[in-house]
Amino acid sequence: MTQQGTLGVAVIGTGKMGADHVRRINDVISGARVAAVVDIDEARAKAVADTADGCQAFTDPAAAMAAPGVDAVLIASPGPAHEAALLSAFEHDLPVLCEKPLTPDSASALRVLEAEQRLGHRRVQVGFMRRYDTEFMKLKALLAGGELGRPLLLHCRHRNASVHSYFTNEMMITDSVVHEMDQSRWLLEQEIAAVTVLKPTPSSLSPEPLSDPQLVVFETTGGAIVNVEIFATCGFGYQVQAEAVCERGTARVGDAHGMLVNRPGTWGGEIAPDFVARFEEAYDREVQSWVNATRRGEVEGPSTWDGYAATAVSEAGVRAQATGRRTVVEMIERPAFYS
Ligand SMILES: NC(=O)c1ccc[n+]([C@@H]2O[C@H](COP(=O)([O-])OP(=O)(O)OC[C@H]3O[C@@H](n4cnc5c(N)ncnc54)[C@H](O)[C@@H]3O)[C@@H](O)[C@H]2O)c1
Ligand SMILES: O[C@H]1[C@H](O)[C@@H](O)[C@H](O)[C@@H](O)[C@H]1O
Repeated sequence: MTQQGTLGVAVIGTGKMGADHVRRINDVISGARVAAVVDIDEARAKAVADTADGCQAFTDPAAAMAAPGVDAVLIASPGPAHEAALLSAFEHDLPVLCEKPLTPDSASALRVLEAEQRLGHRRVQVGFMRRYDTEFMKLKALLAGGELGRPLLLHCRHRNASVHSYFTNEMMITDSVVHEMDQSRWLLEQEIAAVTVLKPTPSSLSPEPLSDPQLVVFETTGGAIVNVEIFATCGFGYQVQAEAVCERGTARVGDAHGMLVNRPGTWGGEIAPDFVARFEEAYDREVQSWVNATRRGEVEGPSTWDGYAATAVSEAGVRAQATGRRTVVEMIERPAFYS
């Protein structure tokens, strides 16, 4: 670490999320600076590097990790590039904040899990930022307190105004619903045992190759049922909602994030345009908490195990999506290393 313990971070991937994290580390986060950025698109890496003092641009993640002044890595490249970046970070024994998903399939997630165990100490926080969102944190505390009794059902809505042009049907599960997979494990403190995916006749407005929207149902090991509407191209805005139905009451988050206005003849609120706006505070809290823990030499938050478990569920989800059948989740026993 340099400059009175300031953490030098290499940000890998400078697209929508990576560029926003660079801005965040520059302008919002204390105790860290962006020492390097990496993108296979050299011009994009250079343009983003120019926004941070003393930041070097690279096209090769491994070269950035070996650069002087780099103490930690934030991975914000697309999911299929995460495994190589994570294994490279382990080779350099660097702490990592890895955007979700840990990886898109369970074989690669398992390789990462095994590599971290060979390293002998935890290095990874996975970017499941809903765990850092004020509304979701309140829901978690309420359910954990037990006042409402046992959760029976969790109704979730996950709507994006639009998605990247490279988005696929599988990504509706591996990139989008993976949030609800982690959220359900975290809120209910149970694993997900089986997944079913139902597809209504697609919206006439949904772009090829998407069958949009879809309804994804999880059965948990404790007998709860979770249903998730994923609507990747709803067009009107970004909405993430969850309602827990419990034995003695219900609790719902995500209805109104921001201002509610009464006007003659209308009552209502704003809809965020995208995740950057809706989860701004959660990302700030997530990254600050990663920087603080890293500077103390600790690792907190969603672990490689949580990343693997969500990926194992999403792999079952992809199979269920393709076959139309209820699919049992296959995952290894949780290693003592992650207890
Ligand atoms: N937590 C959240 O809410 C949230 C929100 C958006 C995206 N994400 C995650 O962040 C990651 C990036 O998503 P995005 O929307 O910014 O994607 P994006 O397509 O906007 O940006 C990805 C960038 O990575 C670069 N890239 C591709 N392969 C690379 C490699 N091997 N090494 C270095 N750079 C590479 C691309 O050129 C591009 O600039 C994904 O894992 C995504 O799931 C998380
Ligand atoms: O990568 C993004 C991101 O994870 C968002 O939080 C989610 O709403 C999108 O569906 C996904 O594509």
